[in-house]
Amino acid sequence: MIEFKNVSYGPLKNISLSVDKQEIAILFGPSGSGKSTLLYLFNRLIDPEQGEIFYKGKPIDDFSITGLRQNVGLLLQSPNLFPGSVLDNLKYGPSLTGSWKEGDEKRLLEYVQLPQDLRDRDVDHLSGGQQQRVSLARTLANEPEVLLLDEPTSALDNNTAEEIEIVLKELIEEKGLTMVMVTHQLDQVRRMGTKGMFMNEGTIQETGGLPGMLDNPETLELKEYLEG
Ligand SMILES: Nc1ncnc2c1ncn2[C@@H]1O[C@H](COP(=O)(O)OP(=O)(O)OP(=O)(O)O)[C@@H](O)[C@H]1O
Repeated sequence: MIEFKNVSYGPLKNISLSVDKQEIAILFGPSGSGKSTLLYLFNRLIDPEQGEIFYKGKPIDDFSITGLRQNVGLLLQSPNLFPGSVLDNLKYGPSLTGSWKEGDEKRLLEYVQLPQDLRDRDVDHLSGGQQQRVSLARTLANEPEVLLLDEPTSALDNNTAEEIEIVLKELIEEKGLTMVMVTHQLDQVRRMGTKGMFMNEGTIQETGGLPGMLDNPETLELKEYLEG
């Protein structure tokens, strides 16, 4: 689905990786190792200084930025909703492309397991967990094939974080989504991931199936990181 070939950018050195359809690929590793920078290359928030990125077999810059970002949605750590109601936020993106249909919000609220009566609520009057669900629903409103998640639950308490994880996993099954997620919470790497990419000093130090690579790390760096 997505392939990087010898990509370098800023702190990132010679990154090669692949993410298959319906995989949950997790980028984890120490602070400053380049996880977020790597994530932002997936939907062209930044472009490589060297190397190439392919999306569905084509060079990523063959796609228009708008088209690419509809297909490859991004969810950040903080909800970044704009002032207005839940409905205003959900319909904004699809309205720009004329694809919004009245009633679409019902399905979106269901996907993220929010009650329908929140539809007209001002987003400022929602809890942090509810706001993050609205953000996710807004990203899903564009019908993406890939979701990029930058520490999507780190601002939430443990119970809410696990509820959002369940919503995300169900979306993979229901909609066949592919996900690339940055997190530094090892319990979340274990619960969520199918493929792990351990980052260290701007490189992918080790890649492997999850949870296997956490139980049998191959490199000293990953061993030391896991021992904390
Ligand atoms: N274009 C650039 N040129 C040089 N350095 C950069 C550039 N872009 C980012 N950096 C630096 O690279 C480092 C890696 O940043 P990044 O945010 O990707 O790490 P991270 O692993 O996501 O960290 P954290 O877990 O703390 O969020 C940071 O020190 C950042 O300031």
